[in-house]
Amino acid sequence: MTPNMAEDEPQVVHLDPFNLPPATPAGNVYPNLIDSTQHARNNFQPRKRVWTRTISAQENEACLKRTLQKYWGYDSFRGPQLDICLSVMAGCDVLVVAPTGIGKSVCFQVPAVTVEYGITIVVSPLLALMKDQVAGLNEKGIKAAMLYEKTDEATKKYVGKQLSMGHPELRLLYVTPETLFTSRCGGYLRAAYKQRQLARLVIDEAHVIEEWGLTFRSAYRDLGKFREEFRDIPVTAVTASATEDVREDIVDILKINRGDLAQWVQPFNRKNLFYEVRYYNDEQRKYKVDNLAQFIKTFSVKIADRNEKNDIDYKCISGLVYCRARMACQDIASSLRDRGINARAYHAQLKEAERDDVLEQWKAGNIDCIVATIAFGMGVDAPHVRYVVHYDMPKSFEGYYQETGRAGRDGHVSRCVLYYSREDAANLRGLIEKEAKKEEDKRRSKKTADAAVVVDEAELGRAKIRCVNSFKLMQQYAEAFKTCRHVAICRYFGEQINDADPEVKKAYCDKMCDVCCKPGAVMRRAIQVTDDVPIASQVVLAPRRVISQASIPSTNQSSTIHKLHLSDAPPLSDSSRIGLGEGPSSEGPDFLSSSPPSNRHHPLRRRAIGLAPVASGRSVVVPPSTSVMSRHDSASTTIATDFDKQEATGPSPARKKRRQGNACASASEDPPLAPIARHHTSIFGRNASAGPSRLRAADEKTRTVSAFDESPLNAGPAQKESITPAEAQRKEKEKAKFMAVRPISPATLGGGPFSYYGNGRSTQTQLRVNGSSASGINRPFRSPLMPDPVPKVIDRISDENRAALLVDAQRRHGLKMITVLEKVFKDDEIGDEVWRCWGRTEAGKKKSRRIKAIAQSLIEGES
Ligand SMILES: Nc1ncnc2c1ncn2[C@@H]1O[C@H](COP(=O)(O)OP(=O)(O)OP(=O)(O)O)[C@@H](O)[C@H]1O
Repeated sequence: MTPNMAEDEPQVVHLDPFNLPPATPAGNVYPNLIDSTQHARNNFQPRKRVWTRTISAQENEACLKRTLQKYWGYDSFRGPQLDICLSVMAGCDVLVVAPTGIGKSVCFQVPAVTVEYGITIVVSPLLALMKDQVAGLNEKGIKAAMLYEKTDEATKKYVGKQLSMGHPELRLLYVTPETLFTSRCGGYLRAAYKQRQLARLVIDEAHVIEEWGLTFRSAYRDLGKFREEFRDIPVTAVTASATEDVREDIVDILKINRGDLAQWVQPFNRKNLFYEVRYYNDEQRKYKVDNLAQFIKTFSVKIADRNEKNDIDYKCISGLVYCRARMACQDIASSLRDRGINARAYHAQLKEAERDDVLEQWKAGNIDCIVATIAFGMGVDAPHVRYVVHYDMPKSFEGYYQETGRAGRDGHVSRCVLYYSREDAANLRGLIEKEAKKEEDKRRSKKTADAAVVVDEAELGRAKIRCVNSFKLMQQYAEAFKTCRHVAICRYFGEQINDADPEVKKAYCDKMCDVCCKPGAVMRRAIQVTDDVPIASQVVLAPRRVISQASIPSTNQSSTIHKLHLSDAPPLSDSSRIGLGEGPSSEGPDFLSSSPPSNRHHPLRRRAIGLAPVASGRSVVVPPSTSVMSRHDSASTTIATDFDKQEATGPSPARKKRRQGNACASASEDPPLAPIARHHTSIFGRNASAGPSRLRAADEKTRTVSAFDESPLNAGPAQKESITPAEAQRKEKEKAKFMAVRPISPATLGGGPFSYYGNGRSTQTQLRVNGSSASGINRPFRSPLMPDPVPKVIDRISDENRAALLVDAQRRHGLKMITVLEKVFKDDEIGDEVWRCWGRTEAGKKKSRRIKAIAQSLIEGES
């Protein structure tokens, strides 16, 4: 039986009750619908005693648009949302990878409301996110509920009743993966499935399947079981941060047939975010809170000013500060409160009521700043977050991208600051290794205790390598002071970018990161990191997953699709593009790729090959992308760093041996949590206060930016062979044209989403610190951590104390301010420390002159 026959000439076919297609496209035959309810029967028309699902009049494009307008209040879909919704309505399995804040939720919520039957189950990783979305839907008048470990009995009963009533009024049910596999929830789902009232399974933030599934959320790895039991229920996976490898894993773990998969991958760039790294060393750690408070205060003033000029009316300038530890959240929130910033902590150990209160207050604009762990992150959608600060280094690149993605969701310029020190990175690395080891031991002991538990060693190894790699690349991102931050982020996720071409570069970053804005200053600050703490070693590539026959559901149809996949389905990599698309929507960046299902019997594919109208006119904008970590064939490749390139010209025998040792880490071996390579210490030598010649030397040698392949096209060997540089450059230009920042016209100043501030000046000019380039004694003093030469910044002693000290000293001793300062800096131990932390090296007369300059600027600042 082929879907062709079913559509053209319906016949009675006897199928095994479970031998259903993996989706529920119209035209397919559903022999067991005889048991279904009246509602479902209405929706499935009998043809010669076989039930065939027909797309009802309520399930078309116009209807999707009407739903969007009625419940969401938006006039049109953004970017490819409509195409995705259509794939969903057609019953495809769908994978959407699109940047933070673009509107991925609409891609599964609108079809869930529009489709005439059944309930959509949404698996979501975070409580805050679930509550946020359910509340948002209920506010719109859409019936949605959530089930998690602590759901009260009444709600559980209500959900149970809904799922077994035959025609649930609930349109969406949010569950945690752990709850999904409880026997109670399983019972509900089975009841709904029997009546054909399970419309779809959605995995929100699907990248955590890979990231958390192997550590503390093992339920994520079991999601494939859902597919095994409810075989014909289509699946949607959405995420903002998945490299090509992770996408492959998502598809495998969810047991999605590649032949039925409609995949959408969008460029990762968030042009309205200004990325910045602030470097510090162990000695400067104690000034971090002051620095953070200072940043929040000065930045808030700037933003308030900007809001006023652009008629933006938000109650407060809100932001997020991310810390790793719960205690740190409490401490920093209270330190910020001491410094006059209305901050509250948010982490998993708070009582639920307290967390809800914090979230509510923050959304209402009564709290300026939330200091949170990653318990508050993914998916949280507040339009007016103006800054996101990573007080501690994030564990993974994905985490960094997700968390910074909370900023600027209304499209206005926002700032993302990462505090980075090598000490912190080394600690974190130790932590990651320890966690991985603990998890491994746990799994192994479970295996010994229960012989039935199958531990997939290769999978475990792959995930561990990827986890460590993600951290290493995060560190290299922070250390790289020559690569544009936007470019580096997009490269991590697999985009190929020729940043040597100014047009391409501008399309990604129009002076919207510290490297592009102030390369010199970034380099000067970067050298303050502690030299003798080694940085992460090379990235060891994780071996690719072997797609096993066993991982595919064993129905006849599935195996056909599997074969199709092996022979002619496009791989998940972006290497099979279909030609240039029609162009971006006015609201957001365009899709990197969209691939309709390769199964030629699939409705979308059928449309694509001319059997029916083509579902998606949009497609490729850029040349094939290759993930940094996926650009490999063999299991044991390592990415050559610049350091390696340097070595390749003549490495010492010892180095050669070491490199061979590294390169030999293979798939079958225990994944190497490689010891930190000593030979990768900073090239800046031991003395952090380098002179100009050393800076030049540093520049020439290029410090460890290397893991991001800095070759012109960032292309792997395969691409380099198949694409000529000229062709690649042309494609890059085309992409740049697509992604180009539109010129700011007075009419759009401060306008809606994804527009930029203007006021006749470039964004860069607006963000530029009001510094002076005057030299000599009047040159404003620059603290090493703070770019702003604001008089207040130069003093680590709090404002009140400083004022009190000066007034007191002047009154009691009749001293001038300069004398007081000299006293503080000369005699006082703290003064010496402050002097050093400011990065000052002057002594003697020079120091006196500098102190005079500071005093002068203080007096001017106060007057
Ligand atoms: N078609 C549209 N027109 C205007 N605004 C939209 C549209 N679709 C979605 N939005 C808005 O965009 C914002 C972000 O949406 P959403 O939370 O779904 O983003 P997301 O892509 O899931 O982000 P994340 O990956 O960070 O969770 C929401 O406030 C949403 O209402």
